[in-house]
Amino acid sequence: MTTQILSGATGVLVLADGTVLQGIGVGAVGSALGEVVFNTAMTGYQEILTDPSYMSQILAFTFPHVGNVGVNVEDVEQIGDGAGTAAVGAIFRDVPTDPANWRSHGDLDAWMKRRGVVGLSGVDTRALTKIIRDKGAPHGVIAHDPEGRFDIDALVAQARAWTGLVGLDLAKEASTLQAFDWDEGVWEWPAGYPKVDAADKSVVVVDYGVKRNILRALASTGVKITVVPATTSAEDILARNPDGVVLSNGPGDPAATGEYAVPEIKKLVASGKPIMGICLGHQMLAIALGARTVKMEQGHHGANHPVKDLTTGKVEIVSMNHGFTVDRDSLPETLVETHVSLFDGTNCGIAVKDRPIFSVQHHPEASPGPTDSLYLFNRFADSMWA
Ligand SMILES: NC(=O)CC[C@H](N)C(=O)O
Repeated sequence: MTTQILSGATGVLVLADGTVLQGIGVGAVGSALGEVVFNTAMTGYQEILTDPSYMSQILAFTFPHVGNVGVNVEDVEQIGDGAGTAAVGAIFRDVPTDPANWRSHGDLDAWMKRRGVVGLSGVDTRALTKIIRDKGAPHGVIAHDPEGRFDIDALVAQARAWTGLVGLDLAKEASTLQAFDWDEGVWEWPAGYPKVDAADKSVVVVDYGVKRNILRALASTGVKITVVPATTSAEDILARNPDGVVLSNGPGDPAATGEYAVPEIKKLVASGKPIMGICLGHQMLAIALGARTVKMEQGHHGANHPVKDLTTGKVEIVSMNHGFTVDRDSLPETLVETHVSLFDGTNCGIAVKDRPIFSVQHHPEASPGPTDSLYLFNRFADSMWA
């Protein structure tokens, strides 16, 4: 042990290359290991921190003021509880101040403590973003100790020893263990989340770490929703006789979900049912249809990404959160590319030719972010009535 007392610092971020950023600890006391990514959204920190797709990741917010609208019980995206199945750490430019907002039920610091999310504030997040931009998303450990005692060498060794997200299957850990029904629609002024009366079409959502707003956006199209665990077989899904199937977002490497996801998705494709995939669901559907996924250097994490719908020529501003991408060059003849990122040209959507099966890399449910892509839920719902 070579514990060091850092003068004035109660929090650190230590990267695998030995870089140490010092600041003020926030939230849970302790340490957390993960891939360090930056998110460029200017609003929605609570939704971002509770997105299950951020499991095993430490989030650096490029927007400096985080925490000033507090936290509430509604803006939670994960179905389960706690940081175990969402972002494990958070980094802020400014120390969070007292919240002021009519929806606030408490402050970010105490909420992060309760959830077990380790935070670091008062660091130069621009400098960190430049490191990530130039060298790719590093492995790191975030640590918070009110006494400022840190064993930096041990933290560096821990970050170096981690094998990272490539090859890591996290979707079944983020998933619900039991099937459940869902009938809550998207938030409406002033009543909040409405109960939705479902029409006679039903959808099974396979939960690989689903965000609540995907379920809400889907419910608002008027369909009846049942959510099932990630490990549910295609036979069990089809036995529910759904009119369509949604493959959700989720954490980890899409190529590592092995036996329980991709082979079952192949059977769902063969069933002829309409299918919509979102983010991890998009990537796994692409693999099931014969394409390949690759790890990105920095990934896309934000609420301001331009994406072009190649089927209509329209550009939409979207919410993004992914570190893997479908390799366009691997798309088989049976697929068409439907969406593309205008930031770096990476694939953002596919459809099976002449079949009601499509998927997108971005997050049409927003939460946080613009709602330009909500039309995709209607595109899916319409395919069930066709
Ligand atoms: N939001 C998601 O579903 C993320 C998918 C996958 N885990 C990735 O990082 O690319």
